[in-house]
Amino acid sequence: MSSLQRLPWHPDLAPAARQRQLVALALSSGRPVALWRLPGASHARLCLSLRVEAAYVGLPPALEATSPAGFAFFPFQDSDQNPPLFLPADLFFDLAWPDEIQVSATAAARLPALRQQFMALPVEASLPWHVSPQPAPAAASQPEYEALVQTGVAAIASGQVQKVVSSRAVRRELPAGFDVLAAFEELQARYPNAFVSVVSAPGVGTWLGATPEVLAEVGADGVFRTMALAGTQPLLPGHRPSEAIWRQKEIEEQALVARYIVNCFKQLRLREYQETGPRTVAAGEVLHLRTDFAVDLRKVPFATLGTDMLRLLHPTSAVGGMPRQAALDFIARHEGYDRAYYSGFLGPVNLPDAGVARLYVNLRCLQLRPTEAILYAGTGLTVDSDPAREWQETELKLRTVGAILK
Ligand SMILES: C=C(O[C@H]1C=CC=C(C(=O)O)[C@@H]1O)C(=O)O
Repeated sequence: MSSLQRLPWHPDLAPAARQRQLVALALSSGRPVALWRLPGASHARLCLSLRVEAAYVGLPPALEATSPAGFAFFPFQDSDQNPPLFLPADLFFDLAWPDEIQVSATAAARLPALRQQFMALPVEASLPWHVSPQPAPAAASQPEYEALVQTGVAAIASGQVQKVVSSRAVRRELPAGFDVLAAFEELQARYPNAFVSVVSAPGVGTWLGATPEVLAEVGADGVFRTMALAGTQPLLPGHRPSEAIWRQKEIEEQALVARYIVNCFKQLRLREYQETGPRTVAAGEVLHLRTDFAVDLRKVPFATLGTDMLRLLHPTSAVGGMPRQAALDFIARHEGYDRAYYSGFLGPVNLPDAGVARLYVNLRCLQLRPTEAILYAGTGLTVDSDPAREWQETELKLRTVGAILK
């Protein structure tokens, strides 16, 4: 439940510096913090948790208006190495309203000490971002990735799976003087329609991304939304997305994701959903096919639809495959690295408004380490996949978040 209390807040700092010092407050005391900018929004928001232990929840979040307010950060596959997180909102700061801060009852009780800690931070305090305790994942070479694609195509041809999404990690050195918050700003400026985020938590590390894919949303209008996003091609200079022509392979790949979502509705015996598309959408310099699904929660007797759908959807066939378990088994056996939080999901729940949840698939993201970034990208395979083309597609997708490493 969003029972946050609004307090006037006028530290002698510019708004961006207030945000920076709140991040410093979290990191210097070993606490988790999340920053995000919603698609189309002009300002970033911040959630800081004082209750570190409470953040390791082990379950997907509940999306009802009465559920706790916070920020979800969920891995591709729940494991001891990659625990699901839900950062309880103890301090909430919105750059659109820099003269106020919202606090939970826990934070309200500790306000004098928090104020003191905040004031004691040096100007431009250093930001000791959390680093994952896991080793850096293996990065596949082009021949290795193409061999993985070939194995995937063979699994599809033999009927083991219908579709599988293979992926890889890439290690890139950080440019000298790399500043995470400046990179966060740059991602916001480059990708106004993406969900842009930085999440940093003990045991999890620091993740930065700009994703185009909604996993599950419950809007202020009382509508549940999700989408089937798949199929990829470059946005060519001088062309509009609506001019894109799609091959049969991409059309089928995306149709499978749409069918997966319809199957989730069917499992809940819900028929009253609206389906729009597919149509072509741009995500930075790439184009995708997208079908939107919407359910008006005020018109159906499904009080927990958001929560139920979230639990059925993740991981969707846009990041796993179909049938789901067979595709996940294929990935675990053949992919050769730990996806960790890549292709998991993230986003605010009841924060700041009760009854509004916005969860996105963690794509076009990177994990930060002290001197390098680990970037991630995947491609949906069908029986017609060409290994060299799939490699090129990962290269294209890597450019989205890779743009901040130049
Ligand atoms: C798995 C990724 O993208 C998914 C979302 C859109 C298009 C996709 C595709 O064309 O393969 C993927 O399913 C990724 O960006 O790493």
